Formats: sequence, C-alpha cells, structure tokens
Amino acid sequence: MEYAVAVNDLTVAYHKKPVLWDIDLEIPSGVLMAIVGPNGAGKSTLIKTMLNMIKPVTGETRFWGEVYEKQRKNIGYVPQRGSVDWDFPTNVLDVVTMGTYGELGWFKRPGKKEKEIAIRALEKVDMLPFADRQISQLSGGQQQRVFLARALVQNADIYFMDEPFQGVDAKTERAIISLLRELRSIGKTVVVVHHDLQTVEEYFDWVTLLNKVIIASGPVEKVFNEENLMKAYKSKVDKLFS
Ligand SMILES: Nc1ncnc2c1ncn2[C@@H]1O[C@H](COP(=O)(O)OP(=O)(O)OP(=O)(O)O)[C@@H](O)[C@H]1O
Repeated sequence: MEYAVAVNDLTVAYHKKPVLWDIDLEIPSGVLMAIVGPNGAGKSTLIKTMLNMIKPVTGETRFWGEVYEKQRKNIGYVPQRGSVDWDFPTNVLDVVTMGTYGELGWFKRPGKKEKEIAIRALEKVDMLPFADRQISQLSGGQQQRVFLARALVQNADIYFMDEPFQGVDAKTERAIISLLRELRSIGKTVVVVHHDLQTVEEYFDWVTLLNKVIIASGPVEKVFNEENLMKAYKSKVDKLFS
C-alpha cells in the first residue's frame, strides 16, 4: 500500500507538557479520513505538527517519503475558521486567487489565468455571487466555502481540514462532503478533524481515533467500534450506542 503520510514516533509538548505521545500513523493515498477524539485530544496539534507549524519534541512526518518542505506544493491546509482574522480588508475573489500563489512563486502577480481558476473554484462551492464581497461580511458557512475554494485552486494531492463542518448549516455540510468525495474520486487524499461521531460511518472510509496517543487507525468498518470509542472517549460512548 502506498502511504501519502507516515508519521513516526512523534511527541509534541506545549511548555514542556506533552500533548501528543509517541504517535505512529500511516495514511494511505486516496482515503477520506477523519481524525476524531475528545476536546483537547490533540487533533489540531497533530495536523499542525505534521504541517511544520509546530516543532515536535521527537519524531518526523513524511509525505510520499519526503519531508514537508519538499512536498509543500502538494499539501493543502484549511485551518479552523476561528483561527483566522476575518476582519482583514480583502474580498472573496482575492482570498481565493491568493491560493494560487504556491504555484506562481512570490514574485509573479496573479493574472487573468489565476483569476479564472479562482472563479471556477468559487463556482464549485456556490460562492461566485459573493466574489466582490469583503470577507468580514460573510456568514460562517460562507467563510468555510471560501476556504475550500482557496484550497481547491492550490490543486494539492492531499488536503488537511480542521473542522470544516463547524458552524455550517445542513446545506453547506452536504456541499462540503460532496466536494470532499469528489476530491477522493479523483485520487486526492483528504484528512479531516471531525467532531460528529454520528456521521463518521457515512462520510469517511478511514478513521483515526486519538486521545494524546493513537487509540486506533484504519478502515472505518474495522476500527470505528465501541471498544475503541470507549478507549478514546471513556464514559461518553454509552450515549452513542444506546
Ligand atoms: N498554543 C498552545 N499553547 C499551550 N497549550 C496548547 C496550545 N494549543 C493547544 N494547547 C493544549 O494542547 C492540548 C491539545 O489541543 P488541540 O487543540 O490540539 O486539541 P483538539 O483535539 O484539536 O481539541 P478540540 O477538539 O477542543 O479543538 C489541549 O490540552 C490544549 O489546551
């Protein structure tokens, strides 16, 4: 099996207090994977560390056998909506067009071609009517769609998304999941920090259960079971299976 991502012996600490322990994780190419676990389990930290935003105490992450810097162009990231400054004075089209910078390099300005790519991506997420709108004037679901469009124009091979369904309405949630499925159908790998245990089986084919350590990781039908959920969530599981 070809692995898109291989995490080896990763330990991460904030102020010397470890929040992730001895993480070994392999993500096969082409899966639509959820990372689930209770609040504070280290889900966001895991993604950020894999993507070089946090320096681990030990361990490393490889993408198709190479370090992050070598594969940066092939890796897309959609951060948590709350972690972004939405008051920044810029419009929707520009935010998405900026997503093409990775391919352009820093010194070339985006031209007609890049704008067209951005417009197509906005169309895909149903946000073209908002192209000229300031990003500060968008709803939560609209912001999430803009982020997705921005990730799409990057044309990465793997996407990491930190809670893309948070605070969006049912219609946006359906739009996002169908987009993620489309990405998978064209061979992309998609890794999603996900909160809603009820939808894991419907949305994803691969899952990692995390609570500071890896509890289990693999095909949903194999590892998403009561025993592993109990280990990850302890008492909260009874409710899900009742
Ligand atoms: N910048 C930081 N400085 C210090 N501690 C942090 C920092 N970021 C996160 N933490 C702590 O690290 C632990 C893991 O946090 P993280 O955000 O990765 O968890 P999570 O699983 O994504 O949580 P949630 O589901 O609540 O978003 C938590 O105990 C959190 O309080």
